[in-house]
Amino acid sequence: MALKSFIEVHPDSHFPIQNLPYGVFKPEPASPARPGVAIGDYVLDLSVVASAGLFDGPVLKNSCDSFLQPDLNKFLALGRPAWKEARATLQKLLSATEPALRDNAALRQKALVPLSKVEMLVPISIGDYTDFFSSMHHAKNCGTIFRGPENPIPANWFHLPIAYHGRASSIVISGTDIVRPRGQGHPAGNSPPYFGPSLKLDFELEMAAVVGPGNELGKPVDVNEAADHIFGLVLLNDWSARDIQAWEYVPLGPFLGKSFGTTVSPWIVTLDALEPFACDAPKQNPPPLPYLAEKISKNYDISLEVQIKPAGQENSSVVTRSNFNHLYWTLTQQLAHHTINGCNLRPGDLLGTGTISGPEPQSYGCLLELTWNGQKPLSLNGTTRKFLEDGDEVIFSGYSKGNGYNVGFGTCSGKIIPPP
Ligand SMILES: O=C(O)/C=C/C(=O)CC(=O)CC(=O)O
Ligand SMILES: [Ca+2]
Ligand SMILES: [Mg+2]
Repeated sequence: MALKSFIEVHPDSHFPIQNLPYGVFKPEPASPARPGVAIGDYVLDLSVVASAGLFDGPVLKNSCDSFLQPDLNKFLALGRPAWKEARATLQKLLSATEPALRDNAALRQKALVPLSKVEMLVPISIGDYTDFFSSMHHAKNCGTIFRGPENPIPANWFHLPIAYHGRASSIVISGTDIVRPRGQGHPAGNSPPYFGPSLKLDFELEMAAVVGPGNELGKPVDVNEAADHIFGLVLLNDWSARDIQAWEYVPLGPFLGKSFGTTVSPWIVTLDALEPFACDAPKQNPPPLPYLAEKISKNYDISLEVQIKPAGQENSSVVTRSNFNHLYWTLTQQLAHHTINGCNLRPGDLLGTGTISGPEPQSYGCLLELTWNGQKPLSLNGTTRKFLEDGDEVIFSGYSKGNGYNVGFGTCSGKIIPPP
């Protein structure tokens, strides 16, 4: 029989007992931040669960202060045995047949807070953020648009998961407004560069891996052990100013065209919760070098959707539908490649997958591709878009469909506002 919680969870909810994603929240504006898991329309306050002595398994009973923190980094550093134990403890505590919390009204009152009342925060302290480029469809489309159709995918792309170092300081939580960046662009031809608010502001539909235990400087992580270094996934919007990017990126890669803001969803869905949705990653040809060749090459079946809600409109319009399983390079290959030179990852580091575009035009992961650099405007419920306009709200959502339940990420949203 399917696992069931004593809390009523709507069948369309992203947060049944099978999920239990981790976040950090404030129950009241003035209260300290603390970790929680989402269950139905509630957050279970893990600082209350820990203080009540309910994390009583062999790993966590001596590390309970990891839930008395304003971020999840300490818990992430404990690694998979602690994560598995926490999941088992919480699934038991919330199950319909377990009285400890179900029948304790005072504890329930303290531990369960309606989601509608809480403020969610970026759940980890992010030391470093890296963004990969792992969708072949995205690489091909961007290459065609930026560099021409002759050789759209660079020769190195099939041999290594390409990435650039992103900016951790400007990562914000879903719901934060994004100020349209100003910068230099370059019109086609021989004209001089211009300066001003970006004329080609875009979203990028991505997910990101949250790093758990790190590795020592100089000691790479084996690709077949890389999954033990990944706690879970979030939705990520790598906002991109295409005019700034196209002019600045040669030869050192993205810089100011991307560093003005990156939005993450508040809930980290664990790899353990996603395991029932694991699927084979695409076959890689040419075969990767031995350090990237893995015994099990795994993706996840996660449906992804982007909606845009223009200012003043009642409704949002779906602009694309994609799936995590379109990625060519896996999360574990990305992580192993990141450390192969000895680079050390640390708990809470964020590894963006890169834009997740599928093969069909309706599954492209950014406006650059969807409108082909503004040449084919999208129609949105009576209006059109080449790139984002001020007042546009961009809303990502993602979930995996189980038998009678969803394992979902909620939403990841941000609204564009003009520069001051
Ligand atoms: O092809 C390029 O020059 C760059 C494309 C991107 O903007 C890619 C990027 O940020 C990585 C990704 O999201 O896949
Ligand atoms: Ca990106
Ligand atoms: Mg960005």
